Amino acid sequence: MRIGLTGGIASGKSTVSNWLNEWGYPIIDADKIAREVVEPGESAYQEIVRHFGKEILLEDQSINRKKLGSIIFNDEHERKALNGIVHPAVRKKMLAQKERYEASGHQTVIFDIPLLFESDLFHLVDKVMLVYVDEQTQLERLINRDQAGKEDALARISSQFPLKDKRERADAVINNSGSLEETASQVKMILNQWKANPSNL
Ligand SMILES: CC(C)(COP(=O)(O)OP(=O)(O)OC[C@H]1O[C@@H](n2cnc3c(N)ncnc32)[C@H](O)[C@@H]1O)[C@@H](O)C(=O)NCCC(=O)NCCS
Ligand SMILES: Nc1ncnc2c1ncn2[C@@H]1O[C@H](COP(=O)(O)OP(=O)(O)OP(=O)(O)O)[C@@H](O)[C@H]1O
Repeated sequence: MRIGLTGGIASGKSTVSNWLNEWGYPIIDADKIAREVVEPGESAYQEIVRHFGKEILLEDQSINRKKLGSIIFNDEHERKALNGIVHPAVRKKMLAQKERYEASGHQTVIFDIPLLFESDLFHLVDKVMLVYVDEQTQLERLINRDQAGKEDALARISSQFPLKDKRERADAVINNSGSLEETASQVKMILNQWKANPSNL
């Protein structure tokens, strides 16, 4: 079974994904892959420098993610340009990882993809698990985690589909507005319901 794990920025996807990893599920992590494909030497890196200019590089020639973020989270046109460069490379790597996991006999594979709906990637998975928080909690956790200003945090949140719209489209909604223990037990319950086994026997 292929499970899509999604949510909004700072809704708690990585928190859930870390548990799933501890419980033995193989994880395909779109954010991690998106970092790999923009390392110097990769073709997406070259395209980004061509489009955004050398101003978005750090001294060691790697991408200044803070600077690139401040551009793309405040400008839809530039965001689409970056997505157009990075997403095809991410999709390719995700599919290659999926092939490897399934070939080695894993019964369940988790696709941890923040933009599962925005990027029309839900057809890759059989079930969608959404990590949900209310808007106020999302904003507070984002500001606390990233030491971000309120304006900045709101710009990031509004660059994604609203979480309450994603709720309508998910097969299971995990409410992560409460304690971590409550969240973990909801996740376990859903995995049981779906008979999603981590083993690769
Ligand atoms: C803009 C970048 C450089 C900012 O890097 P930074 O280290 O600050 O953030 P990080 O990559 O850890 O992303 C944090 C969260 O931001 C959100 N986010 C990232 N990119 C986007 C995007 N293009 N649109 C909407 N939300 C996004 C996601 O919820 C993600 O989990 C980086 O996010 C990026 O390269 N984004 C484009 C690739 C992408 O879409 N990645 C998301 C999944 S494929
Ligand atoms: N139930 C909870 N109670 C308190 N804090 C939480 C809870 N769940 C997550 N957090 C905290 O909220 C922040 C956001 O969580 P996390 O990083 O898992 O979100 P995410 O959805 O992976 O974010 P991103 O899309 O930016 O990668 C983190 O600082 C995390 O420690």
